[in-house]
Amino acid sequence: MLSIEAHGLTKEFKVYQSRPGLTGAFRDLFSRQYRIIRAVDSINLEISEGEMVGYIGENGAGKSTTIKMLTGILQPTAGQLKVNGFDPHREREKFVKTIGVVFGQRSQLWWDIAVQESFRLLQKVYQIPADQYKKHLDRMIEVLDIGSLLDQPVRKLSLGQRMRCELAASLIHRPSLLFLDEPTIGLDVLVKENIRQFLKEINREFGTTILLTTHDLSDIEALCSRVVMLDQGKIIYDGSLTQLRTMWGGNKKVHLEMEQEVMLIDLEARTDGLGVSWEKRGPRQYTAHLRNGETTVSEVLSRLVQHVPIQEMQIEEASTEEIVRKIYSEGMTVA
Ligand SMILES: Nc1ncnc2c1ncn2[C@@H]1O[C@H](COP(=O)(O)OP(=O)(O)OP(=O)(O)O)[C@@H](O)[C@H]1O
Repeated sequence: MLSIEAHGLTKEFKVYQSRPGLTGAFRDLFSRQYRIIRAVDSINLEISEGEMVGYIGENGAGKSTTIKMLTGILQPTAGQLKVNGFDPHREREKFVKTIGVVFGQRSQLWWDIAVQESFRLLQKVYQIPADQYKKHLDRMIEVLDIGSLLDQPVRKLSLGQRMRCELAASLIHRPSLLFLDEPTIGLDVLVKENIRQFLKEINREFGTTILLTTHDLSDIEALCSRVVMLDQGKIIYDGSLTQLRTMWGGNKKVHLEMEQEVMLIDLEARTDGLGVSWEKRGPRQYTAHLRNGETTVSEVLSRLVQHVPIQEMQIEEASTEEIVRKIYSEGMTVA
């Protein structure tokens, strides 16, 4: 079943412009000039239950506006939208019980009261039966390791501690779909890793669908096999991270250090027909330049290992960050 189904989803904003000077201000009183910004431009998006999808784009690409429509905060200007089988804006009351939302920059917990009191309030809001609430919350407390934080007011927590509590709060009612907006922003490496492990676990255990918006591509690499890329309100890529790397990653280099000197001609002969060219960098150091899409590292190595003793190996390839930056600066032409 589909968790998210959007067709031709569009959101336009009317932005009023002021005319300069006193006369301009006076004229604005009677007729205001405006322009239309199309923040989300007719996007089609289908996300199946249990998928973990990364939603990325530069500042102003339209990510937040999409998430606001998907969570029912904003009403679309045009298009069809069903999330968990509901129209998020029109059927908001029933719909919100089926989703969880974590915005890294904003808190859903009450600032001055103890974390566990916030949890209890949420239990009331979502009308969760006591036994179910306790069982599920105990599990969250254990996995997120927040037992010692429960009696502290939120304002006294560090960012990492607060984020772990935010995650528990967003999942208290066992939503089948979780929206995460920059969930690891400002966190140190260890806390980031804990949160990623936790997200993988709830996805595996409960089949929770996760839509993750982030500028931190290492979050996407760790969690999402699918990535949707947005540019000026339009989806410019929707596919696997692996495919993105293969198509736009450019050529790979494999640096090898052999146990003894090898003839360049010998390496060329052994990897003949594979789409690889060789360079000698030192007495025993060589670099294989693999042409994108024509061969793989394992193919090249399998031709060598039996015959040439390799001592050290290092693979050099473009990082996801570099690839995405390249796509945004050069456009979506296949390299
Ligand atoms: N309430 C609004 N009124 C007018 N314009 C808006 C409004 N909200 C967003 N926009 C405009 O819509 C476009 C998309 O904004 P949006 O916040 O969705 O982008 P984003 O991808 O989330 O960016 P960021 O990564 O900076 O959060 C921008 O040009 C923004 O200025």
